[in-house]
Amino acid sequence: MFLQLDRVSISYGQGKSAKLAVDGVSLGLSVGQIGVLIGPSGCGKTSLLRAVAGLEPISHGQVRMERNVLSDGASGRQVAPEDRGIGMVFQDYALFPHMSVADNIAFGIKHLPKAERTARVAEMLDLVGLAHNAKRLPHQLSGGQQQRIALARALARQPKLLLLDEPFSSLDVDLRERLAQDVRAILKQIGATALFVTHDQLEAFAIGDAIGVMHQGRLEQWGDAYALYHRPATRFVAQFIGHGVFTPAQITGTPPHVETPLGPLTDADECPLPSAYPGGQCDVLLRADDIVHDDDSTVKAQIERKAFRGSEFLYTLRLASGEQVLAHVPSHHDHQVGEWIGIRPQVDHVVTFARQ
Ligand SMILES: Nc1ncnc2c1ncn2[C@@H]1O[C@H](COP(=O)(O)OP(=O)(O)OP(=O)(O)O)[C@@H](O)[C@H]1O
Repeated sequence: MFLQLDRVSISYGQGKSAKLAVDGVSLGLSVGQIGVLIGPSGCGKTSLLRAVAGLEPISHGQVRMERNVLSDGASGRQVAPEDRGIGMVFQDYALFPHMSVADNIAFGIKHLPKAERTARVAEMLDLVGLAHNAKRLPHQLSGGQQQRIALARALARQPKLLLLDEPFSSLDVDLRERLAQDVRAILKQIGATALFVTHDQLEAFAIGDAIGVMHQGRLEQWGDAYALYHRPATRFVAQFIGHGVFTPAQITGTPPHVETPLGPLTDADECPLPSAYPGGQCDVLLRADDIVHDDDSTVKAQIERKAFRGSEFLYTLRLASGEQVLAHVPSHHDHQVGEWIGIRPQVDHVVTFARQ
């Protein structure tokens, strides 16, 4: 691994008032890989990013890059931030308002001979698609363009690793996902290794090769978007990523048969055996796209709420047995709140958890 975090913990404060903000996080990034840390406010993602940058000491574990130890909890040894070869991009861009776009990008490479510096700035302007804006001032550009300059400025120094802390959070939601895709393309073009922090899952999906879901200082899962969505490792990940509910289920027999309030689930091959849970009783995750609207189904549910999402509605439904489920339904099926509609489960990946 190019970057390796090995059981990293970070505490703030001393003695009795010490607070564990990051708790034993391990993860690895290979060269050219883009990792994303996602999680609710206060889960420790910024602390972890700052520790990689060398801005926060770690209390346990190690941060290594290219096998060099950058931070060591046991000895307290830390390589200084400026000696790590790491670049950072922040939420607020931190551009110099009185300097042109080109001068902002050149700022961190003043040590280079002039010709080389000019060539590097031109290369970076091309890379982020702002070559025709070189002489303008930052405030004359849009938020998305300013964030590209901040990216160009960080990349101009040719860091071994780029860290980005909520780089798009001050931008419009629509722009965020698009810019995330653009930034991914830019980073891939130059083979950069990067670690992002965000709380926006669409942004994380758009940019990350590997995504880590953090909760209360712990890394609950580290994997690609598909795995997080379809094979969440914990209840927290299942709830944090995508829309879904847990519903009680009974597993019986071999191969397993899974009975739910919506009837039996097919494709239960990967489901654990009944012995995995007391009496075979567990909770099963039902995603909104696991529930299909079907007028012919004998299972009926009443629409409690509906949210228009363009191509589809997200319906919140209540079964006669009292269970709540969510369903994505094509938006030409425009039913009214209070109406009963037929539904059936169509679950590709049966995800189960201990009953709560
Ligand atoms: N300098 C500090 N001193 C004391 N506690 C801190 C400090 N920085 C962060 N914390 C605490 O550590 C925990 C993790 O904070 P952190 O900023 O890493 O979380 P986060 O996931 O990045 O949150 P957000 O998305 O809101 O930025 C929080 O409880 C926070 O209050």
